[in-house]
Amino acid sequence: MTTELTAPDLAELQRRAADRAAARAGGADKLRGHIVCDGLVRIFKTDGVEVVALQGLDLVIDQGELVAIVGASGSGKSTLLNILSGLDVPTAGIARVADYDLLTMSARRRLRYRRHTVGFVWQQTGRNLLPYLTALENVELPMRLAGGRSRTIRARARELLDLAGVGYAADRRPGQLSGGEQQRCAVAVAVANDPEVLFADEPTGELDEATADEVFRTLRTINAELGVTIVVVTHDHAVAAQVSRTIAIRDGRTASEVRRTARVTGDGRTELVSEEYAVLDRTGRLQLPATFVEALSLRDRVRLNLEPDHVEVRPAAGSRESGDAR
Ligand SMILES: Nc1ncnc2c1ncn2[C@@H]1O[C@H](COP(=O)(O)OP(=O)(O)OP(=O)(O)O)[C@@H](O)[C@H]1O
Repeated sequence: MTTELTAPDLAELQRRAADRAAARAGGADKLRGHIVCDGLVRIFKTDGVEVVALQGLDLVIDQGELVAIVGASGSGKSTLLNILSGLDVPTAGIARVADYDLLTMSARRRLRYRRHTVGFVWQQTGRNLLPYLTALENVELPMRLAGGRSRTIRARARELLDLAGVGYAADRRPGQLSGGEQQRCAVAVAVANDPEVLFADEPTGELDEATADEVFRTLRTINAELGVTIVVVTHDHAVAAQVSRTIAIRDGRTASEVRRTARVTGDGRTELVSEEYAVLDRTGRLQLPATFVEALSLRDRVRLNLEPDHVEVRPAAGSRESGDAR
C-alpha cells in the first residue's frame, strides 16, 4: 500500500531519530536490540488454574525506534508492558531493556531502572499529571525530585512543552487542558529526566481520531529530537499509519508486523510504503493472519509445499476443494 506523504515529513523524522539514537548509543553499530524478549513466558496461577498470558514471545526493538504493539483484548499486551516496565517479573525466557536483565535484577536496580531508564504515559490522563500543578510545574516535578538545578529545570521544561506542541499552555492546570493537550504534556513529563525508553499504554484510548493524531505527532517529534526509543501499546490497528513499525501480538506471541518506510519515487516525490510480515519464532513457528485462515477456511492441518522462492500453504485435502495461500 502506498500513500503520498504530507507534512510532517516522516522520512525526515525517521532519519533524525536514527541519528539521535546513534549518538546516544555511541555509534550506529550499537543500535541493535535495545529491547529484547526471547521466548518470554508469563504464567499466572489463580486458585490452582494456570493462565499462560505470554507463551514464548520474541521481540527485538532497536534503539531510537518508534514502535506500536497491537493486539486484541487478552492477547497479552498489558502483561508484556508490565514486564518491560519492571512492574512484573516473567516466569521464563529473556527480557532485556537497555543494560537491564528484567528477570534477575535486584530490587535496588529495579528501582533505578524505573526511575531513570524508562518513562511512562498511561491511558488515564489523571495518572500522568497532578491536577493542582500547571503543565510547566508538572514537567518540572520529576526533574526537581531527581535533584536538578532550578534554572536548568525551568528552561528544559519549557523546551519540552514546546517540543510536545503545548508550550502555549505552560501556565494552565490539567483541568484547563483538552484530553489531547493533557496527553502531550504527559509525554513531556515522561521524558523530563531523559529516559532511554518511553512506554505509552493506550495513550490515545480516550481521544478522538484528530486529537490522537496530534498526540502521535508529539511522540514522533520527541522520538526524533531526543532519540528516545518509544513503545506504544494499543488495541487499535489504525495506529499502523502513525509509526514506522507495528508489531501484532496474538495469544501471547508475536504474530505479524507492518513496516512503514519512506522512499523517493522516480519523479522525486516521497511516498510511504507499508509492508506486512508474519513473524517466525526461533523454532520456525509462524501464525497466519486470522483473515487468511478465515478466507480459505483453514483448519487443523494444512499442506505445505516448498517452492524455490516461497512456501505454499493449502487447505488439507477434503477440507476445501480449492484455494491457495501463498
Ligand atoms: N494477574 C493475573 N492473573 C491471572 N490471569 C491474568 C492476570 N493478568 C492477566 N491475566 C490473563 O492473561 C491473559 C492476557 O491478559 P492481558 O491483560 O495481558 O491482555 P491485554 O492484551 O492487555 O488485554 P486488554 O487489552 O483487555 O487489557 C488474559 O487471559 C488474562 O485474563
